[in-house]
Amino acid sequence: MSHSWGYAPANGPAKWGDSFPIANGARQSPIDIQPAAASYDAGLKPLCLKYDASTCLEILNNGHSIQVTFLDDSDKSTLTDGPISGVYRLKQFHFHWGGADDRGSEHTVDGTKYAAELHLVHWNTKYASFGEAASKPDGLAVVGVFLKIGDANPKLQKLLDAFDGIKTKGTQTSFANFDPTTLLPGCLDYWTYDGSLTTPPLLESVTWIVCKETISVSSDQMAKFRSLLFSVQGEAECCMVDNYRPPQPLKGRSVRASFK
Ligand SMILES: COc1ccc(/C(C)=C/C(=O)O)cc1
Ligand SMILES: [Zn+2]
Repeated sequence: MSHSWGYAPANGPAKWGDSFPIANGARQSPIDIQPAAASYDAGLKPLCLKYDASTCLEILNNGHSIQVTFLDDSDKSTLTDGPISGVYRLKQFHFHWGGADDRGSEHTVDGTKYAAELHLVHWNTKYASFGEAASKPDGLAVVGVFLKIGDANPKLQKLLDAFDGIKTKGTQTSFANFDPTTLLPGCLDYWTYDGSLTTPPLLESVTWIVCKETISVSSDQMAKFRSLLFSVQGEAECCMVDNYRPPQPLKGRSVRASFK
């Protein structure tokens, strides 16, 4: 790929394999989750998510999504239990969404696409850093939450209000004292499987933990996501929409459920 990756026909998911051959690997993400084919595993523990709002640093437009980044030099904001062992630290969260309410999520459920999907990215503290962990098969754990069109979600409002300051690629603003626990559904039942990053470098280092329960988002709130831009200030404006990779082949992997 002569130019950097993105989501347009010329540089989007169908082209990523040109520069990142792992795109056709054995454990790529996202996938279509088929609940009837998932196996209930009584050995799966409940998720333990403990976040400290004081670790929240900033919100940025990285040209692919909006990302909220956390201070990860201590175990103040962690994921433990669930399908993983050890302690994973929260590094960042970001979203994927569509150009219309009928699409936008990366994972699908029996083919159903949701309007958006939240990804909370954590790294295994058995490794020295996020960067090192990202290259290890047990290095990352990402919690996925579907955003389903419905009533406006007040818990999203502080995020949405920050978007005016990060409209274009490469902009960021301070974003303090935000607790991502407020974005989680009430029930933390989940599906889990071994997968990958869903953007280049597509590293096969992710234990995926996808929540069964959705959170709500209104059409008006989705319009705010769609007001963001892929483009840099001063460039021709390109709306940040459809920044999702479609489901990838399961290639024999099993999906486990933490619930009956
Ligand atoms: C080492 O560079 C990285 C680049 C991106 C990512 C993530 C977290 C991608 C994704 O969200 O799919 C991780 C590492
Ligand atoms: Zn993501």
